[in-house]
Amino acid sequence: MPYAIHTQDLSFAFGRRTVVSGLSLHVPEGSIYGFLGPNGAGKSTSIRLLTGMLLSDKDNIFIGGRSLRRHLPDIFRGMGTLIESPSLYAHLTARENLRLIATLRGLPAARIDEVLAIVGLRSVQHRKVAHFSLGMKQRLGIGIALLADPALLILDEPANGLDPSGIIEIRDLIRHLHQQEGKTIFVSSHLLAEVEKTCTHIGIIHKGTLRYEGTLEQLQLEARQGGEVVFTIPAAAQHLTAFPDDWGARLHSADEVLFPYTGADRITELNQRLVGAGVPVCGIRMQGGLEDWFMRLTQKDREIV
Ligand SMILES: Nc1ncnc2c1ncn2[C@@H]1O[C@H](COP(=O)(O)OP(=O)(O)OP(=O)(O)O)[C@@H](O)[C@H]1O
Repeated sequence: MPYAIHTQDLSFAFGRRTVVSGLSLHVPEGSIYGFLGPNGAGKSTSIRLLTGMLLSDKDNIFIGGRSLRRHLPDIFRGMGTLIESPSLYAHLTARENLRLIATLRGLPAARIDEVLAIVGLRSVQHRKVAHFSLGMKQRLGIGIALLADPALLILDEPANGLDPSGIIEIRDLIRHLHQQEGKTIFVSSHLLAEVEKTCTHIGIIHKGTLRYEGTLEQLQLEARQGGEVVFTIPAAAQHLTAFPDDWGARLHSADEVLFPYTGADRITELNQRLVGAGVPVCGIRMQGGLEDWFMRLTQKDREIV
């Protein structure tokens, strides 16, 4: 499979302190890859390595199959980045900011209109950036990253500090860039819920090492294992005998029975069996899913330190 980003055993230390260790990322072309980890996990440092702001001393970062080290600075042509807050000229309008960058980089002015439309800033293009909300500034920052029409976008916590509507706008923009503009997007976040809503693939970093990498579907499946299924049944105690003996079912509350999740088929089978036996099942839910799994994963060795 072609990778938009591939790293092999990437490590980085600030002085004696290793903050990224043995990181092997596989970001498929055409994916929205969520790079997830709690604060201080090493996301920004990794992104600074991927974008050449920090230099790895080994030849272990590949962008579109090409070595970053060996193709500097040419390799950045195919990559648009938004690292933390964008550097914008507050006294200029959105359009003027884009025009300035386009001129400096020798990019066609015709692209400015396209970019303004993509990031949804056409109606405010003549407004000074000083009067923009943080969400609008982030969208303009993404617009600047899009000027050269790169195949790959690398966004470092683009929704950080935004209000709920700003977060939704960035989420919608990321989906649009993926679906309509065909971009591969590598986006970091410390919020599982955010990553779950937009990403096709996930890499989880904690304490500088990659703890998980796979598709969102695989992750959800894995997280469900170890979760529990809760059946809501009024006066549940009197129906406990209807559950198979070896399924580990137990009373969770007066009207809830709980048993370990071992697959979706089992839930269907059990539900059919209970309803067939006249048990009044009025709800089925999962307990302990991705959220619990992520908390366990990222808190496990926090206690040791
Ligand atoms: N310039 C630096 N010098 C020394 N240590 C640094 C430097 N930059 C980051 N660190 C340390 O490296 C570790 C990883 O930081 P990094 O910013 O990469 O994490 P992060 O996952 O992006 O977290 P956050 O979301 O809080 O930015 C942290 O412990 C941080 O204190």
